[in-house]
Amino acid sequence: MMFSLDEELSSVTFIDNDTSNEVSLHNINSREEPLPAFELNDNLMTMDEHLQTFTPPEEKRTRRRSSALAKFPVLSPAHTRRISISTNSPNVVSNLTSSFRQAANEIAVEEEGNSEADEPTLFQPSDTRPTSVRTINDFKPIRVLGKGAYGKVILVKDKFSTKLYAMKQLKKAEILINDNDKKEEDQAETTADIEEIEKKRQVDLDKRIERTFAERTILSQLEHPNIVKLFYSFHDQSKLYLILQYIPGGELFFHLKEHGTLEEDTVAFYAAEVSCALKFLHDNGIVYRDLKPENCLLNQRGHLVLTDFGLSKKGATDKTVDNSEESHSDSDMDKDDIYTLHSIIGTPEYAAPEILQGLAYNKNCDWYSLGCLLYDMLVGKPPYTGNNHKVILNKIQKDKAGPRIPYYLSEGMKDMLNWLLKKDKTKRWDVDKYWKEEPVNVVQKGGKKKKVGKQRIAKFQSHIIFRRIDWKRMESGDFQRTELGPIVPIITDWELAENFDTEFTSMSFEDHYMEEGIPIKGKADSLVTPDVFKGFSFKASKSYLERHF
Ligand SMILES: Nc1ncnc2c1ncn2[C@@H]1O[C@H](COP(=O)(O)OP(=O)(O)OP(=O)(O)O)[C@@H](O)[C@H]1O
Repeated sequence: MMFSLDEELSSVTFIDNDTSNEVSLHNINSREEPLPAFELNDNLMTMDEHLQTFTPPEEKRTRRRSSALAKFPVLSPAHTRRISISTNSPNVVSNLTSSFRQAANEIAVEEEGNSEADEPTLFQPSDTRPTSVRTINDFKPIRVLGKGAYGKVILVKDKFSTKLYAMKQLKKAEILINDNDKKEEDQAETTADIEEIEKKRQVDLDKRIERTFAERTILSQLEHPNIVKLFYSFHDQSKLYLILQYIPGGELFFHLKEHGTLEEDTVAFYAAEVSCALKFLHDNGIVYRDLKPENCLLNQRGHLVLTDFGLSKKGATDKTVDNSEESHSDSDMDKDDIYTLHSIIGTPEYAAPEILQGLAYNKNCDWYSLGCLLYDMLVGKPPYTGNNHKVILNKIQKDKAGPRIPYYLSEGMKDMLNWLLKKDKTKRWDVDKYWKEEPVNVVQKGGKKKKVGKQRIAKFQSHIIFRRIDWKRMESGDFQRTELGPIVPIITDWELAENFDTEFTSMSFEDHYMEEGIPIKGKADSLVTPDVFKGFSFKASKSYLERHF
């Protein structure tokens, strides 16, 4: 079946299956040969299927949160290597791009020194702005904004400046103790089993601590209009705290619940903003790994801001990564690949198939997740749903032709989804490579076109769905500063957090907010060496703080 031409398709390119060459629709009218078959024909949804598969609008309003509970452990493949984030690296951001290079260099990171107060300091008089490491006593809690795997996110007011922040709390005990440890221990039969479990437990623990530092380290060294800002971090006896920029428009998830699905132009707008953030992260050697509507917040102007960097990872290609623990050098592996190690990675509905399979993956996995996010915004749920990663993986593997794409989407949108949602990462659109550069050399000597396989080589930014996006202004941050997004959140009072779920805003925080004096008891206590969270505290430079308030 051929697709019908419409005016929106005037500049879309598709792969010609016979020659594997790109066919531009600019020229399609003048072609004498038949039009190339559109790859999505096999997986287009019929009206009947659509009615059977999709829930009526009123049901769409109750979306299931793909929460931390849905995160999953993935067993390591036999040959794994471990790439750790060097938290002591003097300059983790070594390779910043475009206009944000300068800005990021200006974010002075103040690592805690010997002066760090491990014990909470006493409340200070309100006319003196603290210059040393902040403590929980500096902030007045207002209401709960959200809840994650290791603790709550609370809207707080700085008692010195009256500024509002989002305080992300992570319970040290939750990081240090894994509930599965006990179960595994009970099942152990021999001493060898116990030793093996002990070894694995130590590796898992290192991993969880490493992730905690990753979020603080990555956020403290990045500055991008579509990425949440970190102003301070500190810890006390029971918790770690990240003091983040408060993003008052709430989760995209919240707005999706209100709207059910979004208009294509709105979806394209968010796709462009997320892509800018992802490209920026990738250029800095960071894989985000947890793209989902809950982690996309809207600011007061309606621009999308990525939050939750707890699963982000510095990649192998970055020079500042400490690769000393690598034990294998499989030459046939893509050098961009990162190898998993008993990782809890992403949320299964949005995770790339290679991650679900526990295989090597690279930054390309984020573009698959972008495909899932777009699908979710357009359809009302991600392409594959299920209670655990095995169910989802089975569905992906069974679907030879790829996910079912609803017939009512524009051809351009179908094309975008098709290329991002390719289960084979080598066939998926390599958006980082084809961001805005000219296509790679497709003309060989003698004028013959070179076969480029089934890879998409058109420029991402030139795709038809982005025809209304001013990439230059968006990439410079000027657009986010001066223009409004398609959904401008209603905010009558920033302290009311009206755009957050009442499930959270009605939660009590009083019992837990100030429990810093309670030391970690029992098992976790024995795991805390004096150094385990040392180096966590941070304060952004004065100029950075001033720039963002
Ligand atoms: N800077 C912020 N401003 C406003 N709300 C925020 C901010 N950061 C997080 N939140 C809210 O808190 C929720 C949980 O935050 P976050 O995802 O960072 O926690 P988490 O523990 O990593 O969660 P998960 O375990 O689900 O990944 C978010 O979904 C969002 O609703």
